[in-house]
Amino acid sequence: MELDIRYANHPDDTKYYTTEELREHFLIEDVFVEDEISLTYSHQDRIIAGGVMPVNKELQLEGSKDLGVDFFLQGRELGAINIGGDGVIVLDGKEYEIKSRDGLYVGRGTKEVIFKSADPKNPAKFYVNSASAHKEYPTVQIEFDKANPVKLGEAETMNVRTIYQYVHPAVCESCQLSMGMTVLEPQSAWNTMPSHTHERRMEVYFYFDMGENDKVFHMMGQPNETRHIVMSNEQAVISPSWSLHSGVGTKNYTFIWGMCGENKEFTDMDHIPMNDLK
Ligand SMILES: O=C[C@H](O)[C@@H](O)CC(=O)C(=O)O
Ligand SMILES: [Zn+2]
Repeated sequence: MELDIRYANHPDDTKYYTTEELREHFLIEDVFVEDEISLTYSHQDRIIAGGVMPVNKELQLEGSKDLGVDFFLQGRELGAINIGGDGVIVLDGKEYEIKSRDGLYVGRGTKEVIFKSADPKNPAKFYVNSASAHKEYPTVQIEFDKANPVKLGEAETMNVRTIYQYVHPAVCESCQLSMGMTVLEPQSAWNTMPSHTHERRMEVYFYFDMGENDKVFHMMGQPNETRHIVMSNEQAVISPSWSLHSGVGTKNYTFIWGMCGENKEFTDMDHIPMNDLK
C-alpha cells in the first residue's frame, strides 16, 4: 500500500505555479482504482485522503514506513463514505454493512480494517479521510439518514444545496476529523460562494456524481490571488489552510468535504467579502 506523498506549500510560492504544477501539488487525479487502495498523504495537517475500491478481492489497510507504525490506525482516526454499490467494512472481525451513501467513523486503535463489496458487478467505492488522533473514540456507523442535513443557498444564486454532516459533533465524536457530503440541486452550480477560508483547518474536496463531459472549476488560492483547477468526475483536491475552496460546475454535482486542524467548529469560517476577490 503505497502513499502518494504531497508536501505542504507556501502561498508566496504557490502563486507562481503553472497549471501543471498546481495540479501536481493539489489535485488527486485517480481516487478509485479497481481492487486497489489509492491514498494520498498530504503534509497539510497530515491528512490522508483517497479511495478504496474492492471488486474481486478484499482490501486491507496497512501500516507503512511513511506512518511509522505497525498498523494504519495506530495513531489515526478514519471516516469513510461509500459512493458506490453496497459494501462491508470489517473492523477487527466485526462486520459493518455500509450501503450506498452510508458512512462510518472508525476510532484510533482499530487494528484490522478490511473493505469488501457486496456485488462485484456493482462495486462499493469507499472515499476515505484519515487524520492523526490523540485518543480513541468509539466507532460509529453513520447511515445516510443519520447525517445532519443543513439546507443552504438560493435558486437565484445557483447554489441550492444540502450539506449532510457525517463526522460532526452532532453525529459522533472525533479527535480532529470533520467530514460530510454536499448535494447540489439540479440547476445549481456553485458551492460555498461567497467563499471562505479557515486558517484553523485544512480541507479536501472530492467531486463526484458528474458525467464524462461535466467539469467543476475548483477555485483556490488566497482571496486576492485566486487560481482554478479543472476537475473531472471522482477527483479530489487539497486545500491548504490559507486557501479558499469553492467550485462552480457545468452541471449540478455532489462532493465530499473533509477537514482537520485546530478545531471542529463547522461554522468557524472567515467569509470573504465579494469585492475582496481578485
Ligand atoms: O468548511 C466547510 C466546507 O468548505 C464545505 O462544507 C462547504 C460546503 O459544503 C458548501 O458550502 O457547499
Ligand atoms: Zn471550508
